[in-house]
Amino acid sequence: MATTMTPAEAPAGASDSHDSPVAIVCVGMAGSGKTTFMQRLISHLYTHPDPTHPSPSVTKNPGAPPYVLNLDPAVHHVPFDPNIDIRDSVNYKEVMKQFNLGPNGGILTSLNLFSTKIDQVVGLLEKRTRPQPVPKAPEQSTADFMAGKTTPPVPQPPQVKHILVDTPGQIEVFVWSASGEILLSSLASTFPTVIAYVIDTPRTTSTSTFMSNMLYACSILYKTKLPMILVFNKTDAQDAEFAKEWMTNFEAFQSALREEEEGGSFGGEGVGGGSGYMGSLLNSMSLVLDEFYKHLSVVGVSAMTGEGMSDFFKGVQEKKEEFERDYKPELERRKREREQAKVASREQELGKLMKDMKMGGTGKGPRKTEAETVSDAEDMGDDDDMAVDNDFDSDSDGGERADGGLEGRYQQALQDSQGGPKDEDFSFARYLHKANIG
Ligand SMILES: Nc1nc2c(ncn2[C@@H]2O[C@H](COP(=O)(O)OP(=O)(O)OP(=O)(O)O)[C@@H](O)[C@H]2O)c(=O)[nH]1
Repeated sequence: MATTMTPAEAPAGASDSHDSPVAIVCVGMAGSGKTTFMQRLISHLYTHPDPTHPSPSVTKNPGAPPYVLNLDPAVHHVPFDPNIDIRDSVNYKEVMKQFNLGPNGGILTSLNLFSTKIDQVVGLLEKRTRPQPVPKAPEQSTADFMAGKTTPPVPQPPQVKHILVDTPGQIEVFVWSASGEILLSSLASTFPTVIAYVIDTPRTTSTSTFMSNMLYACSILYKTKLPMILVFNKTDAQDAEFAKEWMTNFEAFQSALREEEEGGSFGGEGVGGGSGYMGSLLNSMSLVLDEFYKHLSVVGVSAMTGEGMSDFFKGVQEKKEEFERDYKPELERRKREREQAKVASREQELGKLMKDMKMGGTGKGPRKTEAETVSDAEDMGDDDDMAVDNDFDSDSDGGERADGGLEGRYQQALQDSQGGPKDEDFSFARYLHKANIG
């Protein structure tokens, strides 16, 4: 039976977070069953008004439909109807052709292009996750009123409680790319966000594949810094109890390791194939990962049969509360730090720019008024052309300088400080323009 490992500790004030929306990002190796799992999540949410409850709705009251995003640009067919599909904005095959890229480069560039639209995506999500206004009955005609007819209110789309995100099977392309980080951090700065790491259980029964999967999950947890649920999928084909036991009972893992060693699973004697080396590495790894296991919820599901889905949503609820309690303050602290660093670097750049501009002039005559920022200088230009000419131009007649005057020098200084546009920027901009996505 599927159970979550982390005990549900309901923190103070958690009750009001019960109804707020949560984003679930499905990550997993190719073929682990992410897309099938997504399809199962959607159907579970449609039929279960309380998704943490195993029995579906017995009344006519339907569940709240989720908002679904597909971020896999290379997928041929998705068995559900996503609200936002990366394939509608970016043509993956065209990207590969235009930039002369292979499949992984194509996925990465498509994600980069899509991430330029993240503000619009988050805007849409915010709109749909807000409590919907109570529908107003439309104006009634006098004839209807006299006849005693009532006009039914126009139905509103229900408030979205779950945002589901499907990602490419090439995990590293999503998790380790700048665009993946932009997409995840934009989501996480707006909604509690949980990573569902989907694992192919039948292919994880040996200690070495299990450990490889755990190390991968560990790297994703530390890279994304978001709460994670380990979803052992395909439990109809292989029960996930062994994995839960290995994660909670170190001795059980060791005894499985010994059995495999004795069965010669790690190859023969000699360099690289020595069972001693593999066995002791796996042993040490399981000790190291002990701390990591404590931060996870573990659930066994079958995306095929629907088994374990209510346990998964219990795990989501726990992780959502953990996000609010532990991750959100940390995210906000990092955001503040980034903003402070950005302001500091902008001020430094502006200081440099102003210095360059002052040095670029002839320095003839005293300044009439001191411009402290570029916008000050431009404002002064708007109000009093002569003042600007006197300040920055050598021409006392106020005419245009050969190098384009203040604006020309400002552009030049900006280009110098940023290294100027590169050829790739132009081709990228051309592509955006051509593909109508810029
Ligand atoms: N027995 C069983 N098979 C499953 C289950 N979930 C998925 N599968 C099968 O696993 C295969 C891969 O499933 P997908 O959902 O396409 O996997 P994916 O992770 O989205 O694959 P990529 O798109 O390549 O990343 C398919 O043949 C599914 O039918 C399950 O719960 N049980």
